[in-house]
Amino acid sequence: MADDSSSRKRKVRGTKIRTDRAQKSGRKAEKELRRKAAASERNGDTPLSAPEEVAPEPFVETDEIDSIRNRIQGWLEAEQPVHLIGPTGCGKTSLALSAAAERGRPVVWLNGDEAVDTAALVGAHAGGERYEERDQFVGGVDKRTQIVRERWVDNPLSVAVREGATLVYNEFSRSDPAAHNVLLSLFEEGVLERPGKRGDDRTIDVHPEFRAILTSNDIEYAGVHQQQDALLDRVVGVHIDYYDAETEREIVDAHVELPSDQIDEVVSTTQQLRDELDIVVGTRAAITTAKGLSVFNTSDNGIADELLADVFTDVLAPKVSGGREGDDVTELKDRISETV
Ligand SMILES: Nc1ncnc2c1ncn2[C@@H]1O[C@H](COP(=O)(O)OP(=O)(O)OP(=O)(O)O)[C@@H](O)[C@H]1O
Repeated sequence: MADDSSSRKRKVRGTKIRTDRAQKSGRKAEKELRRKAAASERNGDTPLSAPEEVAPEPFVETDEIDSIRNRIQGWLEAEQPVHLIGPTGCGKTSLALSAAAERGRPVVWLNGDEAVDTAALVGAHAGGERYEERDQFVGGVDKRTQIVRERWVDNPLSVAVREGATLVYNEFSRSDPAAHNVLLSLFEEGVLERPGKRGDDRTIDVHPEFRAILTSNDIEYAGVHQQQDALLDRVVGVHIDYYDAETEREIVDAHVELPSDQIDEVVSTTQQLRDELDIVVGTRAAITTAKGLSVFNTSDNGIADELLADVFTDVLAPKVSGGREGDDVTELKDRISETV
């Protein structure tokens, strides 16, 4: 990963997650105002000033993040589907969405899941639309013809292929590999087969601007399927790992309002626990811990070790024995207390 923090440039897009209660209630008032604004518009009353749109999640750009994103964008430019692989919570999805957004093309989002099959990707017939034609041309003869027209519904992959969108297929390896047979001809021959459609409609020619970014955890994670070699042979793999301390610090700081010395402490503890524990301690855990401290830590003199250990334990407990109170969680807390 990038090593020279002095040359690091830092841009943040989006805004921090507001944490104090007063600001949270502000959000409720905004929702109420937005509802009233819509109601007044419907009744033709003088329009209330609807609150500004809620800004998107912040996206931190540092040299380290830019260099990975540039690799992704370069492969997309080379018309190669990109497979982003990395541990849970390392930033794959954020990177994929940022690289997709930079293209200036529509983005189609798809989540990998056991239930995803070819139809869920491509589309299916969604029942028939019944029409009745009546013919009373001959007096006294009332001829009725029932016509049932099959209604086809395009699903995300067909939409993305037709519109030249960037498909972001998140955690794609959670889907059954058999569902991905349609990706083989799509990525190789540039044709999307639509099983269930007939004649000319059976295939869609791929829009020249269509691109795909697949993300997944490493194969040993629970709930993921080993994908077929033929598919993996048609994509390029960009492996990413957790960011270095400086970038992770920028990310936590972009999400949560907390004194910078406390952010340093959260990130350095996260990186130590990541090395010491045999569970996943991702960037998301650092952000969640910082959010917890922004509420629980009322002291002006930094973070008490016990509070830091308690908050980290709450954040990481669900990863041990399903979070049920028991030996694993007690042992986890002991390990965390030794580290903080
Ligand atoms: N460059 C970034 N700027 C701001 N926040 C980021 C950035 N990268 C990651 N994050 C934040 O870190 C957390 C984890 O990121 P993300 O969800 O992208 O990871 P992931 O590897 O896709 O996780 P999972 O494997 O669970 O899908 C999220 O809260 C995300 O908002």
